[in-house]
Amino acid sequence: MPKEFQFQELKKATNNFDEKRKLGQGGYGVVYRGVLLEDNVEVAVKWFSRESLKGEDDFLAELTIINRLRHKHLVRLLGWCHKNGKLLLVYEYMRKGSLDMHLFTETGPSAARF
Ligand SMILES: Nc1ncnc2c1ncn2[C@@H]1O[C@H](COP(=O)(O)OP(=O)(O)OP(=O)(O)O)[C@@H](O)[C@H]1O
Repeated sequence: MPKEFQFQELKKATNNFDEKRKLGQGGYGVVYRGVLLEDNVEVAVKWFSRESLKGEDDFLAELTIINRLRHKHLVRLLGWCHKNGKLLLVYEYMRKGSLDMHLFTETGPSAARF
């Protein structure tokens, strides 16, 4: 079950949201690679930006939907942090990159099959 994380925990895990830990940027904010100090698990921390107007609604929708999805091929939600206007989701880290990376880049292993 996804759990609530303390902001401090995520800050430590990502080395204070270090630029060098940036995995990418989506429509809603920046994603950082982190390691949870508690159990050494690699995670991807998505920090929803304040600028995205409907940020909060989208955050709650993503949380609700992904929380219902469980499949070995889907990224697992480990938890969330929703404090002092900050919105973050914590996912298991996908070492091989995102599905769209595999589908739409030359380097993706599936490129040759299309
Ligand atoms: N769990 C993860 N493990 C490893 N990398 C990730 C993970 N989640 C996201 N990323 C990286 O961060 C990038 C941005 O992800 P994010 O989910 O924010 O946006 P998106 O899916 O590309 O677009 P959108 O904002 O429309 O959902 C991804 O393209 C990927 O490179």
